[in-house]
Amino acid sequence: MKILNVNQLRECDQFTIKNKPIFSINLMEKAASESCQWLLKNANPSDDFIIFCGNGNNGGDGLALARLLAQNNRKVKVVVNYGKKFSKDAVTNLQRIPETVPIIDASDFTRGIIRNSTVIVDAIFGIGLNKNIGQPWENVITEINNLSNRVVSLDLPSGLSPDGDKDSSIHVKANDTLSFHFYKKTFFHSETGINCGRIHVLDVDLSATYINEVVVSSFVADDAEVKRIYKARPEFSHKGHFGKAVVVGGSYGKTGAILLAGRVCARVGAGLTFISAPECAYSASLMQVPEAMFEFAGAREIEAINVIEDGEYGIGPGFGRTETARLALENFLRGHSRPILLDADALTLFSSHFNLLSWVPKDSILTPHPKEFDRLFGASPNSFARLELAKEMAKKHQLNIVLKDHHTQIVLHTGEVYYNVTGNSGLAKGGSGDVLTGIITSLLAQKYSPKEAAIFGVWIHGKAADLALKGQSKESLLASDVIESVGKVFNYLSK
Ligand SMILES: NC(=O)C1=CN([C@@H]2O[C@H](COP(=O)(O)OP(=O)(O)OC[C@H]3O[C@@H](n4cnc5c(N)ncnc54)[C@H](O)[C@@H]3O)[C@@H](O)[C@H]2O)[C@H](O)CC1
Ligand SMILES: [K+]
Repeated sequence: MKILNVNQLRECDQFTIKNKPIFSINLMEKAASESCQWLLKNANPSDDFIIFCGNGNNGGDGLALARLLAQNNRKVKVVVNYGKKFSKDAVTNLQRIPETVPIIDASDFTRGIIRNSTVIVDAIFGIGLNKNIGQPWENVITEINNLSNRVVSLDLPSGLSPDGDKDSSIHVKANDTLSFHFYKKTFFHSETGINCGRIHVLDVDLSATYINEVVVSSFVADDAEVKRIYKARPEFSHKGHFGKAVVVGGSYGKTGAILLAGRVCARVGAGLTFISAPECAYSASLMQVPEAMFEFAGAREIEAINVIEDGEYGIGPGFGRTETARLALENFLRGHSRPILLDADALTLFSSHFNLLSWVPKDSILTPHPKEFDRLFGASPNSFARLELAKEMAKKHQLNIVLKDHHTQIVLHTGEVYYNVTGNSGLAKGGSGDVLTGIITSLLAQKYSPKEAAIFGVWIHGKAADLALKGQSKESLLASDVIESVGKVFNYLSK
């Protein structure tokens, strides 16, 4: 799904109004009616509502919502700012408020009017916020954030900007955000996403023509995207159709990492899986991944990486950071021209020997977590800046960078970014990255392009972790549980 920036979001509204055509007041009604349906379904039957309405169209949505909730016999109050002019559609909806709905001026608001059962609806600012929030809303937002009531924001939490670049210093902290028609970039970055709660995208019937034609560089890797990538396994096939995956790593004391990568590689469907590791990993490999072939790469550390003809390589889990390991990596890179995946220790080796990067085949995939990325390319003040730097580096070095995060960003050398939406905090543990390496390597072996392998691989990893939670908790989830759930992921896809 495309992610539009703030200017495109506005343009999409205007295009819809002009070309569908639809009156802007009716578009607002649609947004309010979808929000009303959501609240009726998701709030408790005994809950009452207080809706904080700004003076722009986000406030207009809130005022229309108040009328619709009242028509559904729900108790509702609204808070507005009479000290400022309302937008045209907000005025219309203010006039349509039934007499049974109390209207309170924001400067008279006190928290005393809020009961435990009150759901707070935030319709103060939407995508139109263009400076720091002034009074009376700053005081109101501080009060809202101090209450323990459920807070539902319309379109986005007031005070945040869709692109994450013009946030007010004060903003609402929501439990749920009802976003109109699109995801917004700000939902996916840790600094701002933490204030958005659960995201629900409501269909408000914006122009399909505009959406099809608008050119964007950011996307959500949603189910539809992934189903386009997934190639069902044909029945008339043999192991030669599904390629050779080679995972390389596992020095003494870190053999588990490469065994996890090898095990998942086989589970994801590579025709043949090779574990290229030092001898110290041999017997564990035989016991734990009997399906894989073992390639001796040294005694206690990686000394040389054997070339497997037509093999697709994932290098890094437990690779080690010694000079011997570095030389082995450099020698391999000098002789290899197809895209590979590099992770963990292999990436750390690059930070001290940046010139190694020039040997990495074009279109390869790097999978750093934020610290590895910072070590490699320099520190950034926040995740928005880190993403910009990743885009620059991906383009400069013609590589794809998988920035691992709660919403991992797949940054392609073409300038496109895909945000992943599967996964949970159970993955925030040692071993998770090794599993991701194995998954992506297996997909490369099965002739998914590096772009497809990175997007699909990150999605599979998160989805397997989500499905594994049925029998585990986020605390107890192990990387091995993620591997065992891979089967459920493919069953989900082929349904
Ligand atoms: N996307 C859709 O399909 C629909 C969206 N709608 C809603 O409209 C808002 C955007 O409305 P807009 O009037 O442009 O902006 P806001 O409501 O966010 O309010 C901004 C409003 O206030 C002024 N302003 C901006 N910053 C400040 C500030 N810091 N202090 C005071 N005043 C400020 C600004 O000039 C505007 O007038 C969108 O998010 C949706 O909720 C429609 O309902 C149609 C469907
Ligand atoms: K809002």
